[in-house]
Amino acid sequence: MKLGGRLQAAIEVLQEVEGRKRPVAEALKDWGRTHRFAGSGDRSAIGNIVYDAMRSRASIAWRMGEDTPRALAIGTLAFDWNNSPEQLAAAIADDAHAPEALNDAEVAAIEAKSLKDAPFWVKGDIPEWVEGAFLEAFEEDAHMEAKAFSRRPPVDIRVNTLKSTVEKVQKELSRFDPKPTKLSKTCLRFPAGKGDSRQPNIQGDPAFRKGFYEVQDEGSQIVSSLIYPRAGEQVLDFCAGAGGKTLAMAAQMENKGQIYAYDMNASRLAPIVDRITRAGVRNAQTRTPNDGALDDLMGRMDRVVVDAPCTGTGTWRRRPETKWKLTEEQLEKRVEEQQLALAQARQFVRPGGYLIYITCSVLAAENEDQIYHFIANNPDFELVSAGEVWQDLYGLEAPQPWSSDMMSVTLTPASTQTDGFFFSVLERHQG
Ligand SMILES: C[S@@+](CC[C@H](N)C(=O)[O-])C[C@H]1O[C@@H](n2cnc3c(N)ncnc32)[C@H](O)[C@@H]1O
Repeated sequence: MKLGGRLQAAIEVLQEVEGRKRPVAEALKDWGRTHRFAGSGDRSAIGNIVYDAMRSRASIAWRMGEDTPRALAIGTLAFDWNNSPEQLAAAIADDAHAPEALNDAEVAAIEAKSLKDAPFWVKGDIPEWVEGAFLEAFEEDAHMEAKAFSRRPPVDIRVNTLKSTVEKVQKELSRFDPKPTKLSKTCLRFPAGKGDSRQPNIQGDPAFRKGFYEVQDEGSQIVSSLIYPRAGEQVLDFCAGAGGKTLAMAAQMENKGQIYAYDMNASRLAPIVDRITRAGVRNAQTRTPNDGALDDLMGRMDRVVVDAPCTGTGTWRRRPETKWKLTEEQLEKRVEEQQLALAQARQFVRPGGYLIYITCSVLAAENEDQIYHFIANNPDFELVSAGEVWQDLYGLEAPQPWSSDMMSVTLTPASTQTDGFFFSVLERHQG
């Protein structure tokens, strides 16, 4: 397929995403199924246009003067992929599968290219109702922080030190040229490309099937390290989901001690069993939700990890359509779920042990506010400095995270070149 045909395909996928509120990945898959002539390079290029359009939707719509799938797709090729109106006109004229030719208004919009008078949320490509939270949290860096959420993310892997080393995996995947990152010592990164470039299929490599690495954003690896689980400890992963943190902690604990992987939703926990086997993890067991599933762990855990359900604002780069679907009502619901998870999880911490609270969001309502609310209601817990653990692990030379007071740590695409995460530690008083 040529650029004109890919543009038309992107418009069709965006119509599905917008009109029928479908996730981009699903709409793309369906498009591929019904258009068998498209090769994998075409599907990947079409996906790039759609995802880029979603990442910068507000600013593209502002520049184009409308928010239609056609305007978003054309605007992406013009502003993000740097095609001039002449190049776009040629690509359309050259291809029987292309959409209609650009009209005068579209050409004028592309040539004007101005965001000068746009409000903060449009320039930063975040939902309008989130603008205040970003300005308050990031102050003078708010624009840079918001904008970084609309860039393409890299693909990161966590090398499984139970089975391999960073050097060996780097060699094994050398044809894709992965590079170590600045923070996590187990991370290798495949940088995001531009335009129609393709991401490497790293899950198709035999080394993946042998369990030598997992696909995991560096931010997720960093917060797993900040949990600081020691070999031999008893750890409850209370919101284990598919087990990303469980596996990372097992490797840090060198397969010694015990991790109990629990989730209130048994189907979310299901993939963890195969992942544990593939990764050679021997110190993790799953606990499925039923009456008394965790009774024997009450008051006994050295660390209890609450990787809480959240709005996922930290992953906007990877799932950009969720940025525009998020509502204030959903935020309120997540806040309630987080309070419940913390209230349930606290009872498993031993005196002197730690309750660790993590989200993949950057909104204070889900992060600092939750922690201060918890401490106010649980005087037997005290917030300890996550900033100090950070300095211990990464020092002052490495990129620094966002933190209002050194007590908690917030990772962001702009500050740490990772997905957005919040990390904090609460210590339970002795006796
Ligand atoms: C952010 S996801 C966990 C991701 C996972 N830890 C990982 O690293 O891949 C949050 C999980 O918390 C679970 N959850 C939400 N509320 C819970 C509760 N009160 N008790 C236990 N699990 C809960 C959800 O089912 C969901 O799977």
